Formats: sequence, C-alpha cells, structure tokens
Amino acid sequence: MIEVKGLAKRFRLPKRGAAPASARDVREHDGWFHAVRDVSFSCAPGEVLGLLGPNGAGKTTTLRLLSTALTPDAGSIHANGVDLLRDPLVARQYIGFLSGSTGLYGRLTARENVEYFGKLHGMRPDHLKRRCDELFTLLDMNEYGNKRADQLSTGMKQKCAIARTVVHEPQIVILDEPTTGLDVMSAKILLDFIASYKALRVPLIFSTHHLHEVEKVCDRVCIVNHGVTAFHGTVDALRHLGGSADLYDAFVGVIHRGG
Ligand SMILES: Nc1ncnc2c1ncn2[C@@H]1O[C@H](COP(=O)(O)OP(=O)(O)OP(=O)(O)O)[C@@H](O)[C@H]1O
Repeated sequence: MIEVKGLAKRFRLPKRGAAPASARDVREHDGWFHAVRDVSFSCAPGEVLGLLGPNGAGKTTTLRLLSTALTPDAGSIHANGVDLLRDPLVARQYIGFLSGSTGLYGRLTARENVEYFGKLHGMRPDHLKRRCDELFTLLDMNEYGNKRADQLSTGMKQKCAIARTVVHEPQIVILDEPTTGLDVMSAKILLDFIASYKALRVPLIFSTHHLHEVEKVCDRVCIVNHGVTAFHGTVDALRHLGGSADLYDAFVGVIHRGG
C-alpha cells in the first residue's frame, strides 16, 4: 500500500518583471511557483491508479516526489508503513520509476541495458537472466534484444526503458506517461503488462492523458488540477460523478469545478 498525503513542492521563479496579474498562474506568488500544493491519494496492492490532469497540472512533479528524485516541502509518503521520505535509499530499492528522461546506453544492446540495471540492483546472474527472458517476452522485445539502443525506434526505446525500470521487481511501480511513443499494438501490450501487476499485488501508479487507458486498466483515479487533488476515488465513482456514466464528461466536470 502506498499512501501520499498533502504533498507540496514549490520552485523558485527566476527574477523578472512582474507579469500582468491576468497572465499569472494561480500558483505563482512571492517569487515562488507552487507546482504541487496539496496532493493526496492511495494505491493498494492489486490496484492500478491513474494520475490524470491537464498539461502543467503537477503530475510529473508529483511522481518525481514519489520517486524521491525531488524532496517535498510538505506532506508524507508511506509504503507498507515505511516512511519513504526518511529513507530514500530504501525508497529507491522499493520503487521502479519510469520518467520521461529514463535513459539507455546507446552503445549497449537492448538486452545489455536491462541487464546492466539489474546488476546495479545486485541481482544474481541466474535470477537476472530469468527476469530478462520474462520481460523481453512479456513486452514483446525479443526481436530486437540484440540491437544497439541507439538504433532502436522511439517505441522500442520506451519499452526497453520500461523493462529497465521494473527489472529488479520493485514493490511499487510508478510510470510517467508510459504509452508515449508506442504504436497501437505496443500500447496494448503495455496496458496488459500494467494490468498484470494486479495479480502480483504490486501497487502501480501511472500518469496518462488517455481516458481509454484509465477505462481499460485503472481501479482508482487521482485527478490533479493546479497542483491540488481535485478528485480521488474509484473509476466507477468518477464515472458516476456527473451522472452520465461517461469518463470524459466526468473528467471535464472535475476540471471545470476548479481545484
Ligand atoms: N524545476 C522546475 N522549476 C520551475 N517550475 C517547474 C519545475 N518543474 C515543473 N515546473 C512547473 O510546475 C508545473 C507542473 O509541471 P509538471 O511537469 O509536474 O506538469 P504535468 O502535469 O506533468 O504536465 P504535462 O501533462 O504537460 O506533462 C508546470 O507549470 C511546470 O512549468
């Protein structure tokens, strides 16, 4: 179980002439940009949580806080009772985090990249081999396992980065816009892969702009708007919010309601 309460993160704004009040984001004041102001949600074992919100809402910042790449100004993050903010080293072992900038070594093959990160996590050779075989099959990557990473297509790189993220069998998986750059077939494979974490009882959180992905694999949703949780609950609860049973209408309703 991962529980996130009252997360906040602000960034210092560069010094410049004051923007007209009408052009200013509501999160900008006193020389700071309050990117995340009050974000809370939870995700239990066996659940997939979709993190939604308009561009600039604070999703990536929230996920970076969860991964401990950023330190929050306020709030708490607990995983199975462990305070991840107190123990970032434990957090990094616990969490598999895919960001937009999760990189690969261009001169290594796809397989060597995944193996390299498994070794960094201290995986034993036989275990690592089994895990790589499993991931390359699950993600349908066997055809290009021996191709150098710098010769892979965008979608192939993305799948390789995802395999790299989860090679050490993390107890919590966090993926920032994982279907970016994937074709229809690859996106389906990835959504099935995400759904497979339910049976493993590993909480999985991913950000997306695609409501059909939420419909397909999520149990729970957190909608962030202007750095604040505007909705947190089950997909069914969101669907019935506006009374129309349509996720798109419900999402738009939450955003228009403000937050
Ligand atoms: N290091 C930083 N310094 C200043 N502002 C930042 C920094 N990182 C993020 N922000 C600002 O915080 C806000 C939230 O950004 P974030 O990347 O979290 O949004 P997002 O919801 O992931 O957006 P998108 O859907 O477009 O990816 C944006 O206005 C962004 O410009």
